[in-house]
Amino acid sequence: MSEVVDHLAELTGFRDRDVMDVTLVSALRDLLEPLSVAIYRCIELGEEGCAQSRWLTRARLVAGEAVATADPLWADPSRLPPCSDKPQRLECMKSRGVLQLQQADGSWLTIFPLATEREVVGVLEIVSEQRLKSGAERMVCSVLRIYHNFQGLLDYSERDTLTGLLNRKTFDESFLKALGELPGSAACIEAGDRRHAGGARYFLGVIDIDHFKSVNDRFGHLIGDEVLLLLSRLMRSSFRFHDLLYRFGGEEFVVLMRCADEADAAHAFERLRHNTEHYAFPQVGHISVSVGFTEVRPGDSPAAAFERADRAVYHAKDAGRNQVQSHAALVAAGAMREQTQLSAVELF
Ligand SMILES: Nc1nc2c(ncn2[C@@H]2O[C@H](COP(=O)(O)OP(=O)(O)OP(=O)(O)O)[C@@H](O)[C@H]2O)c(=O)[nH]1
Repeated sequence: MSEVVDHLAELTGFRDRDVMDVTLVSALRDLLEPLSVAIYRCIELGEEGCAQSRWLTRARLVAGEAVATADPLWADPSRLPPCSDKPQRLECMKSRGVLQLQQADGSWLTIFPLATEREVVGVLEIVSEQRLKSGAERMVCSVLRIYHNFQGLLDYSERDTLTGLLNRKTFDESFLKALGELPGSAACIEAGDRRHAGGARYFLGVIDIDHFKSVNDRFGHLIGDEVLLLLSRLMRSSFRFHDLLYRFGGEEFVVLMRCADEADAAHAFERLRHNTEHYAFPQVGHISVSVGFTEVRPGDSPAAAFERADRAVYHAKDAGRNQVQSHAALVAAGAMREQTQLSAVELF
């Protein structure tokens, strides 16, 4: 019993979800000594209307191995195994119940659904030599309830209540984490550039709904809120699952994305612009967004990068709205000057 409590104390001691998932599989490995224990998350690729789903391994521990493995968050999603390969996991998610079956090699597979406040997002899978006893199954369910409640608390403090996107509070931390992955950063040099062989590049985009005031004025704030909610869904389906999506408040949204180059980033923002323009919003009809984006540079601050992207949004508004503008392209074309002065916010 005290062993379980110790593991729970450890599990709820982290705010980082990656660490929490690794801690959860480590705890269950220690408590049950199974052949393997793993957390798989079902992710929708969702790009360009393609509704294919894949399994992302969040954490997996095999008997005899000291360290858990996981897919990197920016893994190429097309290389992940399709969800249809594991119908039992899908069945467990659908039924929201525990599934237990014996495999061809005689081992036992027990699958538990993993849910957030909003939806079932994946499964916890335990492979054991013997069938998991009902007491052990109940213990795992209880641990998962605590894990679920704790994730709910994290969501509450990190997410915007209307759209479920990340809120502004968490932006600086993620931005600085991304900064640490840029080639040449202190963290990168310390890690001997091993994790960053591909040369990570990050782009920050600011998305602003055009003439949103008139949506509120004509249809009221409730319909206005619905537009914000639907736009957040369009964002989820337009960007990759590992891109970080924020609502900064009001009708201003931010995306922090990892991708290969400026052209890829421009393509992703253009996809959102296009999807928004062609979406029929109930009652309101068609709206558009203006987008500005910039590359995150070594030594950047969140405020400086945001300001560059925001200036590109203003340019998009001035140039007629419903368009994507790159800060770098605007500077190169002489349409905008590189801001070298620190803003007042950064100075104080
Ligand atoms: N419904 C709703 N409206 C909001 C919310 N937050 C801010 N707004 C409204 O968003 C509108 C923003 O309008 P402006 O910044 O003037 O810009 P705009 O009308 O979108 O025009 P442009 O950006 O120049 O295209 C204001 O009417 C705000 O009241 C919210 O949470 N819900």
